[in-house]
Amino acid sequence: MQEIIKAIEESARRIKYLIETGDTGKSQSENSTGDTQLKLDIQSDEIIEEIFLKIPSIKAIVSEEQDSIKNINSDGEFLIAYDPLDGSSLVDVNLSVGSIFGIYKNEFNAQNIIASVYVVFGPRVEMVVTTDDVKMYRLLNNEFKFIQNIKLNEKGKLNAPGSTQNCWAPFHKQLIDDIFNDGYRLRYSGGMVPDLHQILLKGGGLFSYPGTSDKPKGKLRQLFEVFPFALAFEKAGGGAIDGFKRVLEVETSHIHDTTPCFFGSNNEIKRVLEVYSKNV
Ligand SMILES: O=P(O)(O)OC[C@H]1O[C@](O)(COP(=O)(O)O)[C@@H](O)[C@@H]1O
Ligand SMILES: [Mg+2]
Ligand SMILES: [Mg+2]
Repeated sequence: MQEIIKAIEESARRIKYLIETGDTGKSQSENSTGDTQLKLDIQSDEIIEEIFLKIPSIKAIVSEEQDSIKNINSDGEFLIAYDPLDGSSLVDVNLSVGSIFGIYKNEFNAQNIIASVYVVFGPRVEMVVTTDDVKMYRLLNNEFKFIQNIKLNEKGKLNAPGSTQNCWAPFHKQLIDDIFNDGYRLRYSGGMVPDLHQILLKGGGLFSYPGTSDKPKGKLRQLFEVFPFALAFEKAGGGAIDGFKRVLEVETSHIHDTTPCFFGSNNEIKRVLEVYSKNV
C-alpha cells in the first residue's frame, strides 16, 4: 500500500505542474459518461496511468476518463479506480480541483474498498489518506508532510447542495430549505473534492447530490468519486448515504454507474434519512 501512496504523491507533484502550466481548452473527445474531456483531463489521466503501470502491487486500474478496466499485473493485490482531475472545468477560473482514488481488493465494488486517497489542488496541495482513520498531509518543499487526523463533529454548519435545483423533488427542496432556515451557510464551489474537504476540515455539515428528474441516479460516479469519499466520511466519524442506506452498500453493475449521494456529519445524515424514508 505504501508504494501506492508514494505513486499518488508523485502524480500529485506532476498534476500540480500541469494545472499551473497546461492548456485549459477542450479536447475533441468525450468520456464514457458523455462529458467532453478537457486536455487537462486526458493529460492527468496519462500521468497517473504512466506512474501506476510501474507498481507491481497493482492488479488493475480503471479511470473515469476510460471505457474499461486495464489489467496490469496478474499477481498484483490492489485494484484502483480514479478520477484524475475532478472539477477540471474550474481550473480556468482558478478554483480548487482534485484527484480521487479508490483502492479495492478482488473486485471493483463498494464492499471491497479498503482505502481511499484524494488530493486537493488549491492555494496549497493537500492529500487525505483513509485507511482505518483519516490522515491529512500537505505538500511542503515538494514532500508530503503529515499535518493532522481528520474527525467530524456530530453536527456542522455548512450546506453544499448539488445539481440543478429545478430538477429537485419537492421534498428534497424542502429539506435543503429547512437546513438553511436552521442557520446553515451555503458552501458550494462545484468541485466535489474542495467542497467535501471543506466539510471534513470545518467539522461537518452536509453535501448532497440527489437523484433528480433529469438524472434519477444522480451525477457522481460510484467507483471514482462516491465510494472513496464515503469511506473517508465514515472513518472520520460521519456518514455517506444514497438517501436510504449507506452508499457503501450500493451495488455496482457497471464501472461508470452513478448514485445519488449525501455526505456529512451524523446529525445531518440522520436528518436526510428521516426525510427520504417518508418520501419513497
Ligand atoms: O455542477 P453540478 O451539477 O452541481 O456538479 C458538480 C459536481 O460535478 C463534478 O464536477 C463532477 O466531476 P468531474 O469534473 O470529474 O466530471 C464534481 O466535482 C462536482 O461535485
Ligand atoms: Mg469527478
Ligand atoms: Mg474528472
